[in-house]
Amino acid sequence: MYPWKEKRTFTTAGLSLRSDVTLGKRTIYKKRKLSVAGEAEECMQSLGSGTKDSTTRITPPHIISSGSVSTSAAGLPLASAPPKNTDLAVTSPVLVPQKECLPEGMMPDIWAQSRQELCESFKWFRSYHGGVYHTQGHVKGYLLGGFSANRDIFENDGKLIISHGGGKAQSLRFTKQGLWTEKASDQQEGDSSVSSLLNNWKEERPLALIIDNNYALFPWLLKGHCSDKVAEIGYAVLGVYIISHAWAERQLEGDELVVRWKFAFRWLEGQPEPWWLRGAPVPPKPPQRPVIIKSTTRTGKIVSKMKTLTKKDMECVPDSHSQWNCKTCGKRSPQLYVQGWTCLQPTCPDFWHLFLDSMPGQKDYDIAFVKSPTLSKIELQVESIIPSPPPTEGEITTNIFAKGWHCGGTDGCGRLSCRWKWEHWECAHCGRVIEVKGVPRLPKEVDVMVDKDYYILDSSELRPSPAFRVDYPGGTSLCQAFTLKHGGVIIQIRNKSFRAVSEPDKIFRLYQEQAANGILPFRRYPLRSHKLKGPMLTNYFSQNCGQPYQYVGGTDNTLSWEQAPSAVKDARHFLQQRVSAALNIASRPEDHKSVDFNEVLSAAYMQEQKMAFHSDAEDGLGPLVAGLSLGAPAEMHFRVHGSIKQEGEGDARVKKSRATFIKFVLRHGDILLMSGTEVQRCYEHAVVPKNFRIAATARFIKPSHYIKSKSSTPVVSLK
Ligand SMILES: O=C(O)CCC(=O)C(=O)O
Repeated sequence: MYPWKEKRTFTTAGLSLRSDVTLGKRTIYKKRKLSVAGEAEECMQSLGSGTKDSTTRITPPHIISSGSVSTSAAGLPLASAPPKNTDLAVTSPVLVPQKECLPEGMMPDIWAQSRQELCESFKWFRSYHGGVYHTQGHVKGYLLGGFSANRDIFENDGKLIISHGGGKAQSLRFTKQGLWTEKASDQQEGDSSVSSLLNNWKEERPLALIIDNNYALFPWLLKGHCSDKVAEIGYAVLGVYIISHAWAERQLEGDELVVRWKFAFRWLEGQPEPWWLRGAPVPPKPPQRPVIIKSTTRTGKIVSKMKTLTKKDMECVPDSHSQWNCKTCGKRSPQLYVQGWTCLQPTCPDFWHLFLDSMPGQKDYDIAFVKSPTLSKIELQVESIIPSPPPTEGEITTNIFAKGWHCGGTDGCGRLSCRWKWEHWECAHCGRVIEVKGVPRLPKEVDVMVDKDYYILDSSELRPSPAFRVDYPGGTSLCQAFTLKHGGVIIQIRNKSFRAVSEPDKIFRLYQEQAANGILPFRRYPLRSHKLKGPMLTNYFSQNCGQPYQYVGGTDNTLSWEQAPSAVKDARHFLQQRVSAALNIASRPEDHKSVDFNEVLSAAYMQEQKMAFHSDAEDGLGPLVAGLSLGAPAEMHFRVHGSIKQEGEGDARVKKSRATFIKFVLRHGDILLMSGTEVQRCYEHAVVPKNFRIAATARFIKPSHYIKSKSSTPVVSLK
């Protein structure tokens, strides 16, 4: 539903990387271009053929149950040499197995396309980078991603999931050279993710499990049909689970053995039936208990090293699955594998000793363990994981209005969407709209005490010129200039209005009214340089008027001056007047053109939103960039641009020299004027408002410079 198109050509979406082979070193693979549009088309076709008759039962074409992860099961070519050791946790990227799209009627209750949608809208998972979301020592959400390790399983129709949790797993790195696999390393019990998972296990705290579209063990492709449209599902919430077992294993990583923690997640009964079983054609087949009493080592040697358990070793625990005490360390471990029992405490000398020569395979889980019932008897207070409806009234600029929402209820499609339009909540899949009602906020309601007008880093040697006063019919400005070391001047024009309702008050109100009724289309546009799955929207709303400006919104979203809302025109007029007076333009006719601003970028920040470091390094940009601040105070940080060589570069001082060297405090009605193209070439600025704020930044851009084909160049980067 987003009107803009993702222009990134390389994404992990649709490329699943599975690991059957370890080469014992970093392995490089070529980048592939993937056509998302092409995939959608494929999905449409297969949905068309597979769902004509809704009574037809479709068998999931590729169910990786109980570890059928061999290459032949996947039916796919490996990208490199065959496995040397079957225990190795995956390093060789292969294309995702040909699974089928979700059958008609099967859709997750909660799903998202992008990582940002998931993290902004689903409070059980707020981790942008890791797979384990934990706060205060407990895990709230766990993401099952593309890398499955050996003995990771999706069993009992997904009601038992075993996964290697807690970071330090094998991972992929995208670099300029291509795709790299990074080796796994030892996980310690004290690692924050592992210890939080262990806390959940010990305290029987439930958590939400989420899969992404690279999770190889899920039987279906995460692509469905909903509201007459193909749903590209990047993430789907499975439901609430509880960790029934946690244990450490040894895993071969190249030539080394590393400790990896495994967690068994069991479905918590009392929830509605899992969405992937509703109307599901044929559930994944349960595994047959393998009859293995001997196994083969890598070198072909037959081993039959089974620990003989005495009655004394054994002790039954109420989870219906047997656990035994280790004679050496005295601690309990369950019997998980048919090969026999081994101590699963990584600090014990007997840890994993039974399996050192012969690792249990994917199918070697003890059937009694796998089939032990889901946890219905444990009484747990589980708050619903279905997000509440979004807020619609009150102080509509607080941070809860700036995040995301769930298109839930009987009319909903289940999608999590960011708040990407100012005027209302809108589902990015089905287009459903939820109105937001509120009255415009007054500047005094969002004001915050700030003690200074600017803060200068002592070492910057920057000294402001003496302040001078400029009078207007409705007030006065106090102006102060700061000459920068690498060129350019910044002038702070502080507003001292004396009217009860000043010009900035009126403009602030008009902006809010026109944004609320959609005349002013404030949007969060997608950044093009980021590493997350799906679009990543800016952390502020913006809209460009006048001359096209190659900012995040791209030039295509610019409104002409004929279409421009009056709030923006008024802001431009105010800026022109005040800047002309501050620069005493009347006495310098040659400078008239620079204050003849022909472009205004308006930005609106809800509570806690901000703009990252960037420069307005636009071709054809005139020497003046003037910004009017409305609403809450903001700090505007300046630092030297990375391309400018600094004294002491190459030593530890470099970091220091890239730090903010001056920070201006911008209050309601203030203007910050950047004069000279060097300010954009040699410096970067960032804005951190203290509360709800609107800014109108005006420039002059040479009309001849605009060439439509250049419209996609981004100038902003995420920090
Ligand atoms: O919010 C502001 O005052 C500054 C906006 C800005 O940095 C820009 O438009 O480049």
